[in-house]
Amino acid sequence: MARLICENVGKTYQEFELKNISLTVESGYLTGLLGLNGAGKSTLLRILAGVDPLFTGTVTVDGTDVSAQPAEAKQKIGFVSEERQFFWEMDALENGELLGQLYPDFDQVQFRGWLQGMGIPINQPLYQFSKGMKMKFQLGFVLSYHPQFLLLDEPTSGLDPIFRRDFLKILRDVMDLGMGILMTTHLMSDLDRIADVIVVLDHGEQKLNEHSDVLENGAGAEIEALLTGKFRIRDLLEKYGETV
Ligand SMILES: Nc1ncnc2c1ncn2[C@@H]1O[C@H](COP(=O)(O)OP(=O)(O)OP(=O)(O)O)[C@@H](O)[C@H]1O
Repeated sequence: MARLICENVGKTYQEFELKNISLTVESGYLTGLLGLNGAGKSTLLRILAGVDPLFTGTVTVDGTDVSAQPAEAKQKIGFVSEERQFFWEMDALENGELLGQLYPDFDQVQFRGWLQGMGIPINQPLYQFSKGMKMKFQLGFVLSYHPQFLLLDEPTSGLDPIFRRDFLKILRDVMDLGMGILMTTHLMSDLDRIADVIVVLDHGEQKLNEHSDVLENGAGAEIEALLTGKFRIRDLLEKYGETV
């Protein structure tokens, strides 16, 4: 079984510090990364994806060190984020043809299949896409080079409710194929249905890293030391302000 392992990862900005984050994402499972705005979720994801090389600690993807072998590690990771850059003046297929060359395993036929399956126009410039369309396009792009792990930054934001449901179904299907997923979201209801493990970040600190069934069934004493109050997912929902 492949693992993405993050050990004691830290990073300091002038006004913010990400402190000693340790977590493991296993193939076939989904880890949900939850936290308020500014908690450090995107900062952590960029580090794990190999996009930000300036950090302390270690990140390995199926045994490949992200710092020592960044190019190799990137082949194993599908990073989906609003921050990613594409050729916005070009259409989806042109982007696939150009950027797909960076990934030896990129399959143009599958890419076209994902786009068509998700209802993404293949001949329209990307700058004309809505937020949700851009997210679908990105998901189709990364799935087409068969990464071992998906790192998804707020993937459901901007998606309509029907596609959000379809999107979560796609994630379940790719997990069945053995991909491991780390996903940030503000919508705890997404995690409630699909996450195996929940990690909570608060002001750059890791407050919780637990299997979601433990959260559902009530937490042990060591978790109580981490977060005050109750730990059921519904309670976390309230703590983090989402209306269910
Ligand atoms: N390039 C940067 N330079 C300085 N500070 C930064 C930089 N990028 C992020 N930060 C700061 O790091 C902190 C964490 O930001 P980050 O984007 O990781 O949070 P987040 O949990 O993803 O938030 P959101 O849910 O709003 O996306 C914030 O205080 C932010 O201002």
